[in-house]
Amino acid sequence: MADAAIKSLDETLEKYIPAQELAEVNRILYGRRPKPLDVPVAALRLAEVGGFELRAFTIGAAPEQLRPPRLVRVGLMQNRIVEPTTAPVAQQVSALHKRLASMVETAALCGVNIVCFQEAWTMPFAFCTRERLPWTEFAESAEDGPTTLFCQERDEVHRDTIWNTAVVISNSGAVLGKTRKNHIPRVGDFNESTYYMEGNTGHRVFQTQFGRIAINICYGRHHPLNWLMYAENGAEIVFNPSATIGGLSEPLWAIEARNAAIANHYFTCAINRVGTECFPNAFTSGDGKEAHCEFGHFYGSSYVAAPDGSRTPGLGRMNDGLLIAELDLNLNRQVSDHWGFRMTGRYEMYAEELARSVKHDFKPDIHK
Ligand SMILES: NC(=O)NCCC(=O)O
Repeated sequence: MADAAIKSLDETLEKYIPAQELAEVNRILYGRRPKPLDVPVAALRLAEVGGFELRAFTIGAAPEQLRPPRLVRVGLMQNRIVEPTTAPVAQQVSALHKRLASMVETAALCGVNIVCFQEAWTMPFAFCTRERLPWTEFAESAEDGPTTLFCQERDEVHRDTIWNTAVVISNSGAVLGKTRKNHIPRVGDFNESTYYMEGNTGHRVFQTQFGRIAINICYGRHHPLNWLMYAENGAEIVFNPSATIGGLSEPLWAIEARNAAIANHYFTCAINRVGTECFPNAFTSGDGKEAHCEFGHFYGSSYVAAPDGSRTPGLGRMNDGLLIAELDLNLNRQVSDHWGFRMTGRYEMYAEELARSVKHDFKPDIHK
């Protein structure tokens, strides 16, 4: 079966697993199921006219005596590029701005407090090509570039260094700050190290009116310690804007962000782009095979995972989509009090052992 032929894993399970067994299969696979959340008819209409999927869920927590629920609505957006990769740069960017604006409008109608876009959302994922022009022209200033939302950032203070940066903008419109991609892939056609540097902003957490959020950009999701450090800095929701293809990472996708939510007692929001992007010049994958113009299929499947291991169904693998989730942040502490992973973790011991293991003269502690 072709890489992109399944529309959504959840749909396939629903279609083929007998109804009397489906609930138990879902319980074993996903834990408790989030409840569907009602959205205004006007939002459904906008999604229909705009041709994107709109799904909404609520992940609640047990009522407490001393704390009221801390409800926050997040909106995850996945989309394909709008213009062909050969269109003028400004035209490609403004078409994506326009496309995402209609999805943001829909999210606003649904009472969403925090939205997050996919990685490098203002451009095609051109890093497979290793060509500089025109792709580096998509890099703009995080402070005053036309997008300011997210893309590679051109750091003019540091002589035009390029980073992969997420910009966090508060609900008042002020730039709260920026955070850079810590881990740059060196796998398959993800030739991103040709374009930008490893981030140097650490594991910043941003205090918003709706909770403390952090952004772990794409490949950082393979690094458990990266996720851990956002928790250490107090994150309550960690977004993982991504761009990844079926042939490389799809079996890992449903596990990694969900596991991070479990291990760190916070919510995670995994967002992936959709579609197959075709580039004007063929590139090779350095594997002796034919040069090609397509990167592979970006499979979407964006989802939200909760600290108790539950998760929303994913958006489709083939279509643009907006996934809304209402989260009760009280769940973080409830799960932490129940499982106690932070309390039972032996961080001091790990820190000491890691400090030793990164030294050039380290000898593994193997007893024969
Ligand atoms: N954008 C990005 O870092 N992709 C790397 C591939 C992956 O992590 O699945």
